[in-house]
Amino acid sequence: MAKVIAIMNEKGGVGKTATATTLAYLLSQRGHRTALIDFDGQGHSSIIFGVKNTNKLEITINTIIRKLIEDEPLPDPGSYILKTNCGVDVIPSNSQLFTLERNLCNVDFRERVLSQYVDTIKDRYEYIIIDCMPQMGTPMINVMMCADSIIVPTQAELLSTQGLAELLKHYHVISKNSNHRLRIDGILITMDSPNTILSAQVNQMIQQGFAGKVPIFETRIPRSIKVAEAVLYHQTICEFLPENPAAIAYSQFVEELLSCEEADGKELIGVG
Ligand SMILES: Nc1ncnc2c1ncn2[C@@H]1O[C@H](COP(=O)(O)OP(=O)(O)OP(=O)(O)O)[C@@H](O)[C@H]1O
Repeated sequence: MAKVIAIMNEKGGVGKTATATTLAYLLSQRGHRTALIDFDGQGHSSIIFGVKNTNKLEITINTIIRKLIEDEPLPDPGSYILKTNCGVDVIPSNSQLFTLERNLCNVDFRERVLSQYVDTIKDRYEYIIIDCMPQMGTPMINVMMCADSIIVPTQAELLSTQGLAELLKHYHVISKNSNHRLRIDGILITMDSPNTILSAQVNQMIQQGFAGKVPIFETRIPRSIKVAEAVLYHQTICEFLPENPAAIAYSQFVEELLSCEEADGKELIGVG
């Protein structure tokens, strides 16, 4: 059964897609069966994994959710899951997903539609990564209902930290009342410019505001123009330039994530 990890922050442009795609890539490179659900109408994850024009896609995550809402049979996964060269399976998205909030508004159990879908593919994978859209609302509640954990990329700038409190509020309500498995793996600081006053101040603010309440990854992803350049080649930074400091940091971040998972697993065995 897959672990479902949502990459979430309601603030836009904080590195959600860069983190989701690179994490999926690195997990796959380590031999884990990994899928990525592009849950953002911008379709940027789909593009990074090779889709040239997302609006030409016949079946996307939006099609699947509409079929679930209308109680129609789901298409065969082979007809829409994109098999990439790097080993990640991608459930793509396009701008039709922008209608999702509206499409869900009169649906019974509307917070559980994505869970219904994820349950149908969960036993095929070890990890399912969800690249989320940059706003809270019913689609994001759907993600929190089906995820096992959340990673919160946060750009090392003041405004990027302001959505965190809102996200945490939703997290507390959902993890307490509905999805007891849900946890926060950690806040990941992205686009960091080490040795700047801004970076030090934002770090201090995050430590003061969240340390002890939410884990904060020790690894920080430095800013590098090469991360954006890699997108032009439909690649993650780790495939495009593995020696780039941002690529090295992403690899360290995955090590950190997996070692926390291992420690948690041991703790649970200890408790049992
Ligand atoms: N470490 C980095 N260094 C420099 N640029 C980066 C880095 N990470 C991401 N970027 C660039 O910053 C921009 C925003 O990143 P990204 O798309 O990953 O953020 P996002 O949170 O998914 O955005 P949105 O909310 O719009 O979906 C992109 O152009 C991306 O290539």
